[in-house]
Amino acid sequence: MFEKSKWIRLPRSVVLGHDVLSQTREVVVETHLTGRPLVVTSETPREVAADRIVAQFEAAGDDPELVVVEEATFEAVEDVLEVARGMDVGYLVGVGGGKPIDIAKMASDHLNVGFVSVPTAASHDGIVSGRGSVPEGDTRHSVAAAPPVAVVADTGVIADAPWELTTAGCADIISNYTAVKDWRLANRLQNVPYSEYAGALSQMTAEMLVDSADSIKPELEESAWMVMKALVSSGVAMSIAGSSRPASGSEHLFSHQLDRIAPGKALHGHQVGVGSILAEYLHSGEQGQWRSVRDALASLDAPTTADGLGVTDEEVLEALTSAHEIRDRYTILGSGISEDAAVEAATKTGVI
Ligand SMILES: NC(=O)C1=CN([C@@H]2O[C@H](COP(=O)(O)OP(=O)(O)OC[C@H]3O[C@@H](n4cnc5c(N)ncnc54)[C@H](OP(=O)(O)O)[C@@H]3O)[C@@H](O)[C@H]2O)C=CC1
Ligand SMILES: O=C(CO)COP(=O)(O)O
Ligand SMILES: [Zn+2]
Repeated sequence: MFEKSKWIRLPRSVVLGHDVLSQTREVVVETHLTGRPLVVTSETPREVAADRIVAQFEAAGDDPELVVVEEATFEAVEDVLEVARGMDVGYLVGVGGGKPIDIAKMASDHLNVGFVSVPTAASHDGIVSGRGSVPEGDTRHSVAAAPPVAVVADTGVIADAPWELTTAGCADIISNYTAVKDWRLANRLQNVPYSEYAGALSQMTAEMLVDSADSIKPELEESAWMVMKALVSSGVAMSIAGSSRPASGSEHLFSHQLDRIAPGKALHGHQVGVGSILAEYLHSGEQGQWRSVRDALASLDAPTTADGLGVTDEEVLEALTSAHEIRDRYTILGSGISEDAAVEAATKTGVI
């Protein structure tokens, strides 16, 4: 008897383009979100977008609240929940990079209210995904959460953000190549369920971005448009899979471990990009695809070395040899690679 079932949760509206920030309230009304909005943001995104959104809600008499968060931690989610419960919240609006968006996503899931995602940078592919990513002690959780009901991505705001944030988003997309390879490997060796659709979408998104690399340039709104579309597409792949597997493999484990070993040194996207060069080398050896990954990253101004990340060679090696410990996710790292193998991968690829 056929007993399979699947529930794919996707955003209802994705509004992308020039000055769409000014339509935020209109999008909220169109998606039938009601009640008092709680805007969750961080310092810089508050200045570039969240204050303007709050002003829209105030002008409409919606009586909004705003909360500023710093880190993507469970404590920060608790802080947001406390504010939300104190105001009888109607829905949440996450405004900023990956951290405030993840916090708003997880808090809205707890409260069982809707959430709108307003990215201020094209720096990560969690913008539409139904996952939150949270470090805790020695581990890193990929938390199931409802995806945003709507996304409002203003290409003007995003193009004005520092270029390195866009190059980080590009690298987060390029990392899909090795994430999909790891997922297929886990399927073959560990019988981990694999979705052909999600895998193909994730890989195609990376291919399309790399094919367009020549036209992705700083301060160009057209470039913000292209990268945002890729980030949305990658998030949809995660929603189809019901996990972050299509966009997070060994290169992400490496990055998560680097977050613990050398916190605050580099952006998430840049770390996973360098992790991808290493993961590609581990998958297919010296003659494999690692040069293509490195060259694609370099062509988009993303770092390809430990130096470029601002971390030491020792920190790279420690992250690479311990990355398998961070979570129970089978990848090319298996049950861990030796120090010698890590040194070889990192030196042959020029990462150290
Ligand atoms: N849930 C998911 O599926 C995914 C989650 N993630 C998570 O997202 C996070 C990484 O995302 P990332 O965006 O790099 O992290 P942050 O939210 O920390 O943003 C990076 C930096 O960009 C700044 N910033 C954001 N927008 C602007 C702007 N318009 N102008 C100037 N500066 C700006 C932020 O400022 P400030 O310091 O003021 O916030 C911050 O310093 C990680 O926690 C990662 O795990 C990543 C991919 C997928
Ligand atoms: O960053 C992600 C995808 O780009 C997902 O993060 P996790 O590795 O925590 O699932
Ligand atoms: Zn990522």
